[in-house]
Amino acid sequence: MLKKLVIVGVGLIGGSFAMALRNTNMVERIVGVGRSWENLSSALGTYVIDAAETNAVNAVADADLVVLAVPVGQMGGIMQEIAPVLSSHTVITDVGSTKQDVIELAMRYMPEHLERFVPGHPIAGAERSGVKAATDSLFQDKNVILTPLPETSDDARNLVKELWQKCGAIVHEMPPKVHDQIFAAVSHLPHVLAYALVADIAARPNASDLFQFAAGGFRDFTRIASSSPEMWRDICLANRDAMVVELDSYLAQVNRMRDAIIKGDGIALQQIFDAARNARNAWISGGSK
Ligand SMILES: NC(=O)c1ccc[n+]([C@@H]2O[C@H](COP(=O)([O-])OP(=O)(O)OC[C@H]3O[C@@H](n4cnc5c(N)ncnc54)[C@H](O)[C@@H]3O)[C@@H](O)[C@H]2O)c1
Ligand SMILES: O=C(O)C(=O)C[C@]1(C(=O)O)C=C[C@@H](O)C=C1
Repeated sequence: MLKKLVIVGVGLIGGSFAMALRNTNMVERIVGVGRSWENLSSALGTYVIDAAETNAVNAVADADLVVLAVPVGQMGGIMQEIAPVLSSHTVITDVGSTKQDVIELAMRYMPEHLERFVPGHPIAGAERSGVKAATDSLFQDKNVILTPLPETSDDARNLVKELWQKCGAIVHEMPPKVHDQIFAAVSHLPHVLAYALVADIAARPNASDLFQFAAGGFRDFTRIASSSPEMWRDICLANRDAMVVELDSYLAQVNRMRDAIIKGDGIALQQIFDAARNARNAWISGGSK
C-alpha cells in the first residue's frame, strides 16, 4: 500500500498511470505536480489526483513513490530540485522515452538516491497530450521496459515492477543503451519521418490542395505528427547518436528505392515491397502490442 504517490507531470502518461493505480486500490493519496493550473485543475476535477502543487519540492516530502512523467528535457531540473528533500524511503521512477540520458541526469543530480531509482518506460501512448487524453486502460497488455541501475535495490525494482503489472502491463528489463537503440529504430525514427513528411507538404505553395485530397494513407502515416513537439524535440536530442544511425540507415533504404524508380527496376522495387509486407504481416499476426 502506498500512502502517498506523487506524479510530477500529470499529462497523458502520468495521468494514465495515476488512474490505473487508483483502480488497484494500492494507493491512498495521489498528489499531482504540474506547471499549468489549467491541466492540474482538470486532473483534480476528474479525481485523477487528490491534491495539486506547482512546486515539486513541496509535494515530494514523505512520498512513498515519485513518478517523473515530464518531457525528458525537464527531468534534470526536477531531480536537482527534489533531491535534497526526498525521504530516504522514497522510491523514484520515471516514464521517459529515452533512458541513458535520464540515468545520467539521476547520477548527476540524485547520487544519494540511486538505490531507490528505477528508470522505466511504458511502451504505450498516443498523439494526444495532457490529462484530458489520459485513460485508466492505457497500459493494459502493453510492454513496460525497466532499465535498473547496478545500484537499484531489489525492493525498489520489485515495487515498480509490481505496480506496472497491476496496471495490466508486461514488464521487461534491458540495459539502457539497448533500450535507446531499439526505440530509436521503432519509435523515434517513425515520429521524425511523420513530422518530416507533413512539414514538407505544409511548406509547399499548393499545400491546401494537397491536404484537401490527402486520404487514409496519409492519415495513417502521419497520425503521430500530431504528437507533442516539445516531447519529441527532447527525445531526438537526448537520443542523438542512435537517431543518426537510424536516419542514415533509413536514408540509404530510401535511396535504394529512388535508384530503382529512376532505373525502372521493378524487380528490385517489388523485392523491397514484398520483404516489407511480409515482415509487417508477421509482426501484426505475431501479436504486436
Ligand atoms: N506520449 C507518449 O506516447 C509517451 C509514451 C511513453 C512515454 N512517454 C514519455 O512520458 C513523458 C510524458 O509524456 P506525456 O505524453 O505524458 O506528455 P504530456 O504533455 O501529456 O504530459 C506532460 C506533463 O508534464 C507537465 N510538465 C512539463 N514540464 C514540467 C515541469 N518542469 N514541472 C512540472 N510539470 C511539468 C506538462 O505541463 C504536462 O502536463 C515524456 O517523458 C515522454 O517521453 C510518452
Ligand atoms: O501510439 C503513439 O502515438 C505513440 O507514439 C506511442 C509511442 C510509440 O509507439 O512510438 C511513443 C513514444 C513512447 O515513448 C512510447 C510509445
